[in-house]
Amino acid sequence: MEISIRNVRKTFAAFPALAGVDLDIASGELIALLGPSGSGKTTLLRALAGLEPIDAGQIKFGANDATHLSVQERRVGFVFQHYALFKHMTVEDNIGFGLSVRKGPDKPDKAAIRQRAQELLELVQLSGLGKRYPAQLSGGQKQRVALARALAIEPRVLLLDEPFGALDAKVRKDLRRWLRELHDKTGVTTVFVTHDQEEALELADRVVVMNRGRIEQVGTTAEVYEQPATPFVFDFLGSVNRFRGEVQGGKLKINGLSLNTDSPLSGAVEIYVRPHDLRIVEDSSPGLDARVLSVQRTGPFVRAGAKLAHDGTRVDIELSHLDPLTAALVPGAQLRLLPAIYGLFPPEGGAPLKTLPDVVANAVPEQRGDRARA
Ligand SMILES: Nc1ncnc2c1ncn2[C@@H]1O[C@H](COP(=O)(O)OP(=O)(O)OP(=O)(O)O)[C@@H](O)[C@H]1O
Repeated sequence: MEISIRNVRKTFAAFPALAGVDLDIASGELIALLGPSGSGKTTLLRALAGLEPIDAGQIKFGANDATHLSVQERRVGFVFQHYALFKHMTVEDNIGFGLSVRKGPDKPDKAAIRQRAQELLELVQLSGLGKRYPAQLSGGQKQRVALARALAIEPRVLLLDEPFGALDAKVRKDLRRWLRELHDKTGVTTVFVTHDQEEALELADRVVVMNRGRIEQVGTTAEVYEQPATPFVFDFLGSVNRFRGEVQGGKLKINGLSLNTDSPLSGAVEIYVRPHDLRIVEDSSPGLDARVLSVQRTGPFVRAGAKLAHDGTRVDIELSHLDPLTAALVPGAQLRLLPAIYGLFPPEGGAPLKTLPDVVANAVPEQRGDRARA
């Protein structure tokens, strides 16, 4: 079932939780709503479910206007972080609940409900646990039962609000993979809320990055990570170094370093570079001089804090622990750094970009000959 969201607004006591949201979700897509706390993710999910009436705008399920339909009429399945199962019911009865309360000719008989619950237990890989009570399950198993319960009504849309948020990191990771496989089997259009960028990037077909009730960018994992549309998206999807430079006649100048660029910007710019995209180059190559301040080994990475010689800006560098260049990361060492992949944005407070920023892959420093011509 495809979903179309048009100019949806919701204000709580003068606070705009949704400040005009437009989004199209294709049938069978797995979409992640990603953003910091308070950015409006849950409000948007609740609006889709029919749990939160909206002030303005339209929500369509397929060709039908669903804006004013009730939760039941929308036929959505949802799972929340603390979506408690019914404690006094067995797992099997919990899963069958949505079908057992149906009224009229749509209500399946008891045997059919039991049969459906068994199928779903198999799907969520909990066969054999149907007679248990929720208290006899682990956190991860409870959330899988909650998913089976949401799927029992054959929802047109599945809405998940941080369903694994309360679980520990390892279980979370396993369930994430499992959810992706489950989605591929069922093909139900799914909207998933998370504030965990890794979770969103690993799980979703497309990621919707939200900030202050608005959508900053919608794109595939590769698009939002490699072509972040705004400084906010760049910053939110991983760590970032920021420093100043200037664009003049197709050249990006950072102190003495000159890089070729086709950025539409001119004048002062902010350069955004991820720590692993700051390459350590030989002393004879063009680059920015820096001094290492501190070095830290974190799992498979070596991270160093350094200071740019020309203006004292602090930057972080990240290398794989297998990289022979880690030998150069010693406190006090002098390094030459080249921003290999970077984004250019107007300086803070400047006019926002109208087009996608120029995220440069494999920046080429201006060679001597170029400089002579310039
Ligand atoms: N019922 C409500 N009454 C008043 N304000 C609300 C209500 N629900 C949400 N808000 C406010 O609307 C804003 C958006 O909230 P929402 O829960 O959608 O954010 P979120 O992105 O899901 O955050 P989190 O990751 O913390 O759950 C917040 O500032 C929140 O305080």
